[in-house]
Order: sequence, then C-alpha cells, then structure tokens
Amino acid sequence: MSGGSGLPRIRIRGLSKRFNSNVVLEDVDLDIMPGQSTTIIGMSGSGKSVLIKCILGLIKPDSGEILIDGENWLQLEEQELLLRMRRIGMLFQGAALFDSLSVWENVAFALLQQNTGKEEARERAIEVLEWVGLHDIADLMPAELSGGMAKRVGLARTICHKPDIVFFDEPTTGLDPIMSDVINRLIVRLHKDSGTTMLSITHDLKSAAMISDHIALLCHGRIHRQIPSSELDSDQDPMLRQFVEGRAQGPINCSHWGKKIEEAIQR
Ligand SMILES: Nc1ncnc2c1ncn2[C@@H]1O[C@H](COP(=O)(O)OP(=O)(O)OP(=O)(O)O)[C@@H](O)[C@H]1O
Repeated sequence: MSGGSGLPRIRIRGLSKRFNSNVVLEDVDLDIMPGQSTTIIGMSGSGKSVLIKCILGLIKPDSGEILIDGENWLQLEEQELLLRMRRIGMLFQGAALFDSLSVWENVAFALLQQNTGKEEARERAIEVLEWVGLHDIADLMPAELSGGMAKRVGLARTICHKPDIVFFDEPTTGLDPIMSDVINRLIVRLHKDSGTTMLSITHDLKSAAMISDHIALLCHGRIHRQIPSSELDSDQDPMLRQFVEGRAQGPINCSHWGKKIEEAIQR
C-alpha cells in the first residue's frame, strides 16, 4: 500500500505519555516519509521504547495522534488495528522467538496466522532464511541457536510477510562487533532492495549512522533534533553533541539519575 506522494507514512503529533509523576513523552512530533529509514537515539530511559510501544498499540498514550498513511491508528477498533498490523514488521531486542516452534515456524509465524498454506509458508521462510545466510537451520529449535543466529532468525521473521513498515528495537544490542556489522548490512540491504519504511531505536551510533538516512534525538520527552544521518558528526546542536560524544555533563538534564550520581560526576 502506498503512502502517496508528500504524505508521511508515519506522522506523530503531540504524543504524550506519563506513568504517574514520571512524564516520559511530552508533545512528541515526528514525520517519517515513505521509504525513509529513521533511527531514534536518546539516553537510557528517555522514552524510545515507550514511543515505539505507543505506535504498535502496546501502550496507550495519554494524548496525541499516530497517523499511518493518514489514518489515526489510536481511533481504530481492535479488529481493524489487528488487520493493519499485518503490514508491520517488528524486530524485538531479544529476537523474542517462540521456544516451542521450530525456526521455520517462527519465521513464517505471521504467514501461518494469515492462513497461508503450510508448504507455501515453509518455502517463503526458507527463502528469507537463505537471505540471512541460515538456509540450513529451518528445522532447528530456538534453544539450539547462538545469539547472533537468533537475531538473524528474528530479522527473517520480521520481513517474511513483506511488511510496508518495519520497526527495529536495538537491532545490534548484545552482539559482537562483527555480527553487529552483519545485521546492519542486512538491514541496509533490506532497505535498498525493498524501499520499506523503517523506524529503529538504538544506542549504537555506528549502527544508527549505517542503517538510517535520518536520525532523531529524543530528549526531555520531545524529539529535540532531527538531522540527515550524514550530519551526525558535524551537527553542532549542544544536546546532540553531548550525546554523540558521550559526555555525562552538558545540557541534557540527568537529574533523574539521582543527586548522588549528579554530585559524583560534578567532581
Ligand atoms: N509500563 C511501564 N510502567 C511504568 N513506567 C514505565 C513503563 N514503561 C516504561 N516506563 C518508564 O518510562 C521511561 C522510559 O522508558 P523506556 O523503556 O522507553 O526508555 P528507553 O529510552 O527505551 O531506555 P533504554 O535505552 O534503556 O532501553 C523510564 O523511566 C521507564 O521506567
């Protein structure tokens, strides 16, 4: 399904979410155009996961709009939302494979849910497993996989049903630098070959620069700055620089860490 020229595939307006007194998102605005790959970066606890969970309908925001191809998903009935979710792919941080299903059944999970025949689903699963370099493990169980293999199986599962929009939650967390590079390269290839719209969250700046064409800094509950990823090293915004250079001191308010830590880093 096309987003149409000029219309963002994902448009977020005034999105706010608090947990009791903890204000996590406060008036978040974000546009992602069709075929764009955007990565949200930000400190631990800045609300990156909460933002993605709001988009996926896993957390209900307090206010705001989430428009996908111009349609407000927050106003959809559950059944309608489930139908729309078929167009979405999601790679969770820990790959989140089902232990009781074989690798190919995990990969083809969305297809099997959509009543695709078993043989056709297995064929497609093996095709995407080949794409991630794992064609010979279709009948293994998740417990038999290494972390890097599980991540690649998770990636195969994310794209098996040919989604229009893909979300990546920390795609390289817990992987060694070489396996991280493999995953980054697969994501880049996916983006190049399919033109899928992508939204990722990560702490890994190398990964962010590689897999995305735009980078957005989530800070103090808002998208503070959005830049082309090619400008990550040259952009002079003080908060962005503090984050990129990994400095504890600077304009990003770290008060939620507690007074003791603040005092310690001032010394
Ligand atoms: N279900 C929840 N109930 C209460 N508080 C929550 C819930 N989910 C998240 N939070 C709080 O929201 C804030 C943002 O959490 P979130 O997981 O989105 O951060 P993050 O930017 O993804 O961090 P990290 O990079 O460490 O994964 C944190 O203060 C967290 O404690």
